[in-house]
Amino acid sequence: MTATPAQPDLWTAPRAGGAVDATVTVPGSKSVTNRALVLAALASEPGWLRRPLRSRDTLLMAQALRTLGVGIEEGVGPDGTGERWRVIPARLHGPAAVDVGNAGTVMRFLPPVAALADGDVRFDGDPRSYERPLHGVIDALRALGARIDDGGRGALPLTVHGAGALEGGSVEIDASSSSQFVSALLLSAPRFNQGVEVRHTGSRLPSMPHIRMTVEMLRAVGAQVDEPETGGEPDVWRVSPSALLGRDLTVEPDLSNAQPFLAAALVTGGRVVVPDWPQRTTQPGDALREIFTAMGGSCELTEQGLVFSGTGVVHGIDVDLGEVGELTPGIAAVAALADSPSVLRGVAHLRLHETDRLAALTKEINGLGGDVTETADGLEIRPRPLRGGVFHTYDDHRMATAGAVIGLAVPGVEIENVATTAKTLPDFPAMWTGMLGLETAGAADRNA
Ligand SMILES: O=C(O)C1=C[C@@H](OP(=O)(O)O)[C@@H](O)[C@H](O)C1
Ligand SMILES: C=C(OP(=O)(O)O)C(=O)O
Repeated sequence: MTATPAQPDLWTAPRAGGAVDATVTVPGSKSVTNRALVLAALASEPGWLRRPLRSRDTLLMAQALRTLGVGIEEGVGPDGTGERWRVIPARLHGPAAVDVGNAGTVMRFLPPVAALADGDVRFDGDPRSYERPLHGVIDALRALGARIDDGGRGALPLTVHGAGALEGGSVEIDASSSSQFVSALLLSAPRFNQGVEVRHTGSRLPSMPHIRMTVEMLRAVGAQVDEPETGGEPDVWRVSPSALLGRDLTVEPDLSNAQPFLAAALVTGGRVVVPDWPQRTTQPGDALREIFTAMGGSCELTEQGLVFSGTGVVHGIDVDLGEVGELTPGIAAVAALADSPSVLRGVAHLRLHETDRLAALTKEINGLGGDVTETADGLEIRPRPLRGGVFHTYDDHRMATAGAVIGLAVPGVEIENVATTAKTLPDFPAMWTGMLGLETAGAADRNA
């Protein structure tokens, strides 16, 4: 969290006129798109991505890979099959300048790729990116043979002096501040001379589903991965050196971005259908089926997609969100509207996300009259009647969507910088008003 902006750009969150009833088509997963781009760039033949997410984080990833020499052709598939990108791997080279924005996936997944490039690759990003942990990636790459100049900060900005190849081998890291350290090393490892053995030494490891996603996507392009969940040693991942296949991958909808829409069904006692919800997935957002059911909803995975219904009641929840930390802002928003208190645990590492999410949620919900306290590793939320006011977002897309959920039930909630949702969901305001059956302009009028 940083200082509150002086001249906020405000969007009046529309109130729900009644129970929502909508089908919401959610764009592709950020986490899948950015992994797929990296793996396709490292492959030995061209590949396709269908229905990739087009958002700030994924466009930054695509642009960075292009800067390193990779061809990425954006196009549209035949017969309404949606967008598809062709990725054409090439020799990776510097000199190059990579803008990571505030994308964890870009700032962590690309330094290992840069170590494989020939030449210097400079990484820089938004001011917040300087504060986000990167030491795990930097230290590990150095131990594996890379030369990195980070001015001794252990963080951005930095330059990777790519040597065209990386030795690889065994390395220990403490990934308790971000699972992306592990994912970053594994994704590029098939191209390291010796592959990699990553041993996590920290006391806890957040966001395990995202590491599973990395492992499954590596295997899908032909990599050999040994890992704890399929009989390997606890906290150890091994990737063998190998060529990677170019694949034709259809990106699943982003289930974490489905969250505000499911939350809308829950808090209004309505019904939202999300088409193409996968039957099986590594995305953490799949946990919403269980979490939002425990909070009072009900859901069914049908041929149409996920049908999620609110029942008119919203309950508090006591839950460890360590595996699914990115869902915390949206769950906190629902919890603030519930009929009983909630305890959200296991998410201390959210203090180093897009903003300090624990501080930001506490300040903004309390600013509307709520009663939230921060704990060592999460939040305690005691629902109280809320009032309207400005909901600051601190350049955090999930703060903006959390504020919109509260605004469904509380008149006069004004979201500052709703455009920050472009990080992963550029069309959010129009999707939101569309779900409510409102025109975009009408949404503002309705609450004027
Ligand atoms: O690998 C990924 O795609 C992600 C991993 C998680 O990061 P952390 O482990 O840093 O929380 C998650 O919060 C982030 O939104 C996406
Ligand atoms: C933590 C998140 O993003 P990032 O990939 O930047 O870490 C998020 O999307 O909630």
